[in-house]
Amino acid sequence: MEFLDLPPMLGAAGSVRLPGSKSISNRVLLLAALAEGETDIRDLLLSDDVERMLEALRALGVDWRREGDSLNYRVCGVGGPFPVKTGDLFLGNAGTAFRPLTAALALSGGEYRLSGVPRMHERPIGDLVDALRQLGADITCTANEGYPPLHLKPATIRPGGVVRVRGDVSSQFLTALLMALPLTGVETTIEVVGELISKPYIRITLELMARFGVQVGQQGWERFVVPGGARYRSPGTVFVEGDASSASYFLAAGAIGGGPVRVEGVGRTSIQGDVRFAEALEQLGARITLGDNWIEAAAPAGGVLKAFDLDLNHIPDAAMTLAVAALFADGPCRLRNIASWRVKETDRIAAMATELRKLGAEVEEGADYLVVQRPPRLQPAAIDTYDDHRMAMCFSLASLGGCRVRINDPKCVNKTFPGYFEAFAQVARPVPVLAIDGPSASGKGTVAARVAETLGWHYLDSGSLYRLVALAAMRAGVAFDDEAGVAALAAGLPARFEGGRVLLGEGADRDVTDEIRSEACSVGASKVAVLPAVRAALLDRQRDYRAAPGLVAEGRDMGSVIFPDAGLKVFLTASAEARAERRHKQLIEKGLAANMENLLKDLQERDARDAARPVAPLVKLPDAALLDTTQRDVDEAVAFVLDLVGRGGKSSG
Ligand SMILES: Nc1ncnc2c1ncn2[C@@H]1O[C@H](COP(=O)(O)OP(=O)(O)O)[C@@H](O)[C@H]1O
Ligand SMILES: Nc1ccn([C@@H]2O[C@H](COP(=O)(O)OP(=O)(O)O)[C@@H](O)[C@H]2O)c(=O)n1
Repeated sequence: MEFLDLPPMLGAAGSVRLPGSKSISNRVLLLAALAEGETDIRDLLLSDDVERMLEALRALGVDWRREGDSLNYRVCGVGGPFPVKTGDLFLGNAGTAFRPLTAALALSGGEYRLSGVPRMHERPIGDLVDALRQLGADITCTANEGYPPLHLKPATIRPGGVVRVRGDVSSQFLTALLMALPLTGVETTIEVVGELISKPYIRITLELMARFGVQVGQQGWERFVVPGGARYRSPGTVFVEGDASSASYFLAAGAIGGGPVRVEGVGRTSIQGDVRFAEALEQLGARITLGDNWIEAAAPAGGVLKAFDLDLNHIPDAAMTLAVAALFADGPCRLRNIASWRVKETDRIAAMATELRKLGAEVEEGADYLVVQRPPRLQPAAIDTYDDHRMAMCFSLASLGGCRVRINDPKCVNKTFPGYFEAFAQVARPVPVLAIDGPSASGKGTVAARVAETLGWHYLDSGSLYRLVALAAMRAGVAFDDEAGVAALAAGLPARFEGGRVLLGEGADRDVTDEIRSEACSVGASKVAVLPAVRAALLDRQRDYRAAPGLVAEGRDMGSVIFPDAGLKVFLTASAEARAERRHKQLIEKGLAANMENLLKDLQERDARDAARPVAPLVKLPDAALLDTTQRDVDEAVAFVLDLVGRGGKSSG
């Protein structure tokens, strides 16, 4: 399975241009297709769901073209029902294509088959089918009654009078009926049965129908009158707003990660209900500023979001973002009236509860609510995304909690926001890592410790982990070449680093600081470090040292394997003779016996082993600054590295 590892983030600030709204894009495409005249659509969303709609329209005889590589499309309307009278349409997992097309095709007098991905076949459509059957449509659910796939056959449509449709499972059923009924030319009243959910989406539908010339009469949220003789007419040019649901991730990032983060493409004048996500964030204490076409969010004055108890029925999609934002609130948070989550791309209530728990949260899950209580500290987790773009996008925010987050199947964001993770990287600032790699006795430990102290950053001496493993192997009588045996020791190594001391044992009761520096441990470390299973066992443990405000990590593969995304990389080296001399001096000072000739030979052997091993060999990376200290003292080396950090990793030479 593909995955994306997000490092712990320090904070978020900046600005993002939003992709077009999915809800508006697919509605406008259908309306433009059914309308008289040509429609120029600007800033259309390019994503899987929109692709499904475009393909379907082409198959149904609608001529459209994209202007070059732009987001501008021209659609030649057919001025009534679809001209192509047979078709087999695959609509993926695009609810915004499946539901409205079902209604429009049922009233088009042809024979059509509509299907989607397996999850689409688990998402209910019975309420819409029932409503269309009242109008005389001939629709068969070919697998399970009430669910796609569907088989539509020509039938005598009897419009007029009253059609009843349930509004409490998905508002898309009402949207689909509203958009299709003008095809009949007869005044028809729709009566909504049950409490209509997600009302703002109906507002988008009515607003866009009006732009295409059809004014629907409205009595509360219970009755809608589609006028007789109404026809869709192209308004000429339509601009698609930025996606307000997609805006929620960035606004939340600003509220959690300091901010300000600005989204461009939606604002005060937006017709999308999800802009009200900004109001919800405001209730959590976030500082929100609105322009006509932008919204900006920053953290509360006190830094921490307030716990909340909110009815989120009006913003079901953006509300998912609040479930993750709850990890940053100062108490238990309740998300109410979100039953529609259960019939979306996945059962979002169950999925959300499962994944939030992986991060350590306590979650109570109800039929139509969630209660989320954050843990004292988030724990790193691999998040499953259930082929649900919003799961992937909202869990990226957990990385602002200072822990690593792995997003499985990150490409699922293509449904609505193919460039999501690039946009997130534009505003989220990773905890900085300075990776110092180089051969033995080049001065990595000395330089790294001093730089870490000067910057106030954490320090990882990765070599000591391999030394500890070697020590543990010797103690347990496990041979250095017994890969599985040594890896098992490495995985369960009970070690702690405290104030320059290295402590071993369950109760961290044995101080092994000096013991692991012995030549036996040095040789052993170099041998066990060759074993891939040992390196794998130590991978996550090393990554967990990355914490605010920053980390200085030294070893052999800090820049290549452990922190390949480190913004600061140094390759520290010196001639073998200079290094052997330093090691000699170091040992003599410690009162240990040392022989220059043996040291040089041993060091050259270790250099060769480190450089030649197939897994994580020691190499100078192209993006690492070279620091040769053969002719430089410690102060000069430290100054070189600090200067590099000051320049954000760009070496001057
Ligand atoms: N640039 C330098 N010039 C001279 N001696 C150095 C320099 N850098 C480090 N040393 C000394 O060399 C010895 C080995 O350095 P150390 O930091 O332990 O290397 P490493 O971590 O790369 O094995 C230490 O005694 C250290 O004081
Ligand atoms: N990131 C790292 C760090 C150390 N090592 C190995 O672990 C051994 C001990 O590392 P160290 O940094 O304490 O060694 P010295 O450079 O101090 O001799 C080295 O000889 C390397 O073979 C590694 O493979 N990868």
